[in-house]
Amino acid sequence: MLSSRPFRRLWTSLALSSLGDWLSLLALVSLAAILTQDSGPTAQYFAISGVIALKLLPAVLLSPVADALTDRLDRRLTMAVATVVRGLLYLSIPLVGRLDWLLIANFLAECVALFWGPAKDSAAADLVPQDKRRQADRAGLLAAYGSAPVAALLFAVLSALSLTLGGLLPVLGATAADLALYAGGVTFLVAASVVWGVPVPERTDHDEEDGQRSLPRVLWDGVRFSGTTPLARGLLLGMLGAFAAAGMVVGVARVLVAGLGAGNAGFAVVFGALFAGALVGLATGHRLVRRISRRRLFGLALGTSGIALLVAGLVPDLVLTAVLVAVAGLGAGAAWRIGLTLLGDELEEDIRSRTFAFLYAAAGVKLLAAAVVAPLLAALIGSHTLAVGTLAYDFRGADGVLLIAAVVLLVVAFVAQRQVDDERDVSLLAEVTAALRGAPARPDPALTTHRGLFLVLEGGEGAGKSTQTRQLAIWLREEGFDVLTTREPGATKVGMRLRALLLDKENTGMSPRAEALLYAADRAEHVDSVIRPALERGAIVISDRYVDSTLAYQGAGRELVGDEIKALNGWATGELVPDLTILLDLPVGQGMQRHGRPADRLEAEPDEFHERVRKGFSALAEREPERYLVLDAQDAQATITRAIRRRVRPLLPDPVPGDAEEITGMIPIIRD
Ligand SMILES: Nc1ncnc2c1ncn2[C@@H]1O[C@H](COP(=O)(O)OP(=O)(O)OP(=O)(O)O)[C@@H](O)[C@H]1O
Ligand SMILES: Cc1cn([C@H]2C[C@H](O)[C@@H](COP(=O)(O)O)O2)c(=O)[nH]c1=O
Repeated sequence: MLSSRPFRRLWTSLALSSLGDWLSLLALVSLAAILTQDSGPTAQYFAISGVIALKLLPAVLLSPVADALTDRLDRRLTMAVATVVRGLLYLSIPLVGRLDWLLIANFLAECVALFWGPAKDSAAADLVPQDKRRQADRAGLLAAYGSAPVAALLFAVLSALSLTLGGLLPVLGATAADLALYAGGVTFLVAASVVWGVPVPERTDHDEEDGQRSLPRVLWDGVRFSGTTPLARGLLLGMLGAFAAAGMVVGVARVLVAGLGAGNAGFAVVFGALFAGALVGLATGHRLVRRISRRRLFGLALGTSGIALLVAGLVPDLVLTAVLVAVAGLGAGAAWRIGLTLLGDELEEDIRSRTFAFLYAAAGVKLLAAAVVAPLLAALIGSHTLAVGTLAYDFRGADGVLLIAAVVLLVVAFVAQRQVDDERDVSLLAEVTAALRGAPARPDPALTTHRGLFLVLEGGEGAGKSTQTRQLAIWLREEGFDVLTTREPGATKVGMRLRALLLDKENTGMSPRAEALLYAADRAEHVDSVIRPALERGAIVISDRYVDSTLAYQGAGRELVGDEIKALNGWATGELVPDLTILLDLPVGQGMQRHGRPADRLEAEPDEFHERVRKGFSALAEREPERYLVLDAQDAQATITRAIRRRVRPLLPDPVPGDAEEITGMIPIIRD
């Protein structure tokens, strides 16, 4: 995505604005705590809750109005002006140095941000082609949340510097948060200058699916449309529960570290540990423990986060707290990664984009809402000293909130796990124990024949087999599998010669039996030298055509006896049958139109021949429905891709075999 210069500029500006945003959030929370420190922890909790509430309020109350207004404004100007105004507001806070102005300026900055958001989304939609929108969204999320640990590090350094510089130049450091606020303000000004250089094209009308809907509408749609299956419900519950727990940690972290004798640097460490852990979890989550199925890993990751927070709430030590919070972040990030993957495969096309929009919007709202409630809860719990013999244990409100966040996570993990888990044949404990011992939890049925998975795409001319083979292979490789794509005829050296012979229009008058034998000869070589070795090493083999093509073309098309063709091919392949055959069904004629190239010997056959072939394929699928997936090849490519993924997903080894990624998936098809 970043190789496109306009998008890179927009993304850079987004990353800088997000950095400024996180930096100012940290600085404002810290400043609110500093300005109220003489009034005790309850006042501090209320001030922090107020800061975060005022960050959230404009989006909830005013986003429909702002969205409607932004539609009429120049997007580049709106983004630049909104960013400059936010920068100036943050710069003004340390200069004024009062809590009331801090709250007002913070509120105004969030109101202005409401104009920036839709202008940025709409500009991105016009800068990025439709098929790249998902990557663009991911790049946006990386900028928005990846900047959090960077901001934490910067905040720690600036807080320390603020104290030193404050002595030399009082305006820079009346409090330990001042320099961070100045830096946040300047970051926004730099972001504004970057966004000013984005060549935003003319506005085009996007439909609502493009993400141009207001926050309340996105949330309402999500409540109506998502959670339609137990899996989706469980995943959404778990993922949003993780964000709520993260919000609670953010909400009390400043006062929590103060109770452990630390200041801004300690706050930054805990905050940074949470987000850094979450980012590592997001990047690696689905591969963390290879021997446990992903559905189970989802609940386990959330449960691990809960336990880490539980211990963090009980241990009065800054370093341990930071480590435990990082573990909690790691678990939450891993659960998100697994959840996003499973949701993407589970949901139907029409509700997928709405559900993702809901998830991203609801996550942000939950984070902030939990961060608003958490300090109030901490104030309610108050501080207590528990005497055990001669020992005294100080239990503060912030500790109590960590314990509540832990309980929330553990309950959510339990409920989500029950919704998501489909492997009741092996208990969770048995699977975890087996994983710890490094053994598989259940016998691998494929070991009796071969270890791999054999998938075949079939259909008439131009039905989209090569296109879908490519898409399926890309997805499976991304998931970490060893994948081999191949085709018939012509995947071996011998096969290439046979293909030339079979498809050459000059070869007129070839007898149907000779044709069937040549296809079977190509297949025998193909299975022996390409398919079987790959399956035996555990690869997923995707073949564009196989035995069914001979049954349809030479059997139904050339009117040879089906049982004889079956017997011939059974002998040629050593009875190797695909695990799944995906049949792409397309009306005769449409496929040839799609190609737009001269027809070969088979393609040049009359329509009646191809009609028989089409019926032949359908009859095969009807006879063994459990081994076929029949799809309408007139549907959009992406719809077909998704339907294939949904059908293939349950057949995949879960977890991914340990050695899969070490083996290259790009095995050459033609061998000596
Ligand atoms: N669902 C679809 N809708 C419209 N066009 C498609 C679709 N799927 C593929 N195409 C286009 O149709 C053409 C043929 O696709 P492809 O080569 O994947 O078909 P095929 O089944 O492998 O063909 P053949 O077996 O004849 O080689 C390509 O230009 C491809 O972009
Ligand atoms: C495997 C197989 C193929 N055919 C026909 C079907 C096609 O017309 C060509 C293969 O070309 P393409 O690249 O897939 O378009 O061969 C057949 O008649 N019998 C078979 O067994």
